[in-house]
Amino acid sequence: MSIFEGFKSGVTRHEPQRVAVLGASGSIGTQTLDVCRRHADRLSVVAVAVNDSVSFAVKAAREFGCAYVVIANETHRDDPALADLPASCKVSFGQEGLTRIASADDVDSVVDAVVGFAGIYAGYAALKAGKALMYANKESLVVGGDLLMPLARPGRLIPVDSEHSAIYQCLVGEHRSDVHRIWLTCSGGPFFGMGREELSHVTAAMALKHPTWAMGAKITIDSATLMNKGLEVLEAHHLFDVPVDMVNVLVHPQSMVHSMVEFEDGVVKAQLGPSDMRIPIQYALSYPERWETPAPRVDYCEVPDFTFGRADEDAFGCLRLAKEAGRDGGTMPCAMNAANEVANLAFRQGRCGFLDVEATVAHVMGKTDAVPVESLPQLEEVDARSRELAASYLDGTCR
Ligand SMILES: NC(=O)C1=CN([C@@H]2O[C@H](COP(=O)(O)OP(=O)(O)OC[C@H]3O[C@@H](n4cnc5c(N)ncnc54)[C@H](OP(=O)(O)O)[C@@H]3O)[C@@H](O)[C@H]2O)C=CC1
Ligand SMILES: CC(=O)[C@@H](O)[C@H](O)COP(=O)(O)O
Ligand SMILES: [Mn+2]
Repeated sequence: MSIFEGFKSGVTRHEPQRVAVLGASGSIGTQTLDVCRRHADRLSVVAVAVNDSVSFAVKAAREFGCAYVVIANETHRDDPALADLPASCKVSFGQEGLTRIASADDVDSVVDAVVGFAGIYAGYAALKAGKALMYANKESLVVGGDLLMPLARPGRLIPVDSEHSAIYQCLVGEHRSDVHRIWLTCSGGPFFGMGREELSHVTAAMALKHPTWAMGAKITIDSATLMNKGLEVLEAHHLFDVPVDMVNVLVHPQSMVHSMVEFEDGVVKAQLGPSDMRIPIQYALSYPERWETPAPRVDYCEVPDFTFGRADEDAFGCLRLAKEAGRDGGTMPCAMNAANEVANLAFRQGRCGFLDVEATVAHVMGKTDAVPVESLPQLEEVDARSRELAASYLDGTCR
């Protein structure tokens, strides 16, 4: 299904929408809960899922009166905090639990804000069940876009990632055949302008200081390596049915122009706003309506100059590698993503250097023969094998 078909058909929503928030304890998850609090008349949180943050899930379930809680990490089955859940709230565990709430009859909308490959279970289940899916988990689209997009129904898959929300909004009412190219904006991250020598000395503490966005640790490191932008190029490729090379990365350090679409007639539409993820989260939940903003309004007379520039793919090779993986297609983006997840964590834990992230991704891609994506179990296998390759590469190089 092309996302463009959704614009024609419109959507009807159950009122209040019964929302499942997966990854509820994270950066996107907590901001989603904030949006739900502000619009309690329209949004009812019926389920929350976390990995390890059991106490958080229990507190949220009590606050919102949830019918379901999922703890993805099964080692928490006997956690005493679960005893504080009301008897009416059902608890389940693991991937099975995620899949179950993403497809439950009494859930209308699923916010997939799980980080990493693990987000694919809920995304896949929600699409198969025909739920409205507010998709933050970019990794699963990168890895499994070939599997997921054919399951998406008109107007039922709304991106949450700020750039993709912007592109989506620019495309409402337009036709795929009129799109000339997409300008995907990129802050440049904390190391914008640095060369390889300087990059070889940067630390995780430095990388975790994003200049414009407050986000979870994994995506913040991805922003520093520009892997985030690489993942986003592939995310746009799948969501908007455009070739990888129609997505142009545009460095814009102010992060106020969230992305732009250029049409065949030379017209460019852009979406602007403050760097506050509650805006795209709320748009995904309110679409096709618009509700009162959750963020302070901007006085554009006071905004300093906007600047635009080109990304340096020689210094920040993760962007180049991700695009290569996207051009290769098939299972290559899955291998690339798995290697990045392993190396990103190793860098955060001080087990490797900044440039080793790129080297690990290159190594794993070099050892991968891409084949067409066929199934979730196949992707799980490629993911597991690539993680092993990445871990042993890091063991051998970063002692
Ligand atoms: N943060 C942002 O501003 C943006 C994020 N995104 C994307 O949204 C997704 C979430 O990012 P972000 O909120 O920053 O991440 P966080 O690390 O802040 O939160 C991740 C959430 O996922 C849960 N989680 C972790 N592992 C698993 C698992 N195996 N199964 C189920 N749940 C799990 C965590 O639970 P626990 O607390 O228990 O570990 C937590 O609730 C990512 O894909 C990211 O790329 C996209 C655009 C912007
Ligand atoms: C908020 C959001 O959507 C992030 O993906 C953001 O884009 C990260 O900033 P970078 O542009 O630095 O990757
Ligand atoms: Mn983004």
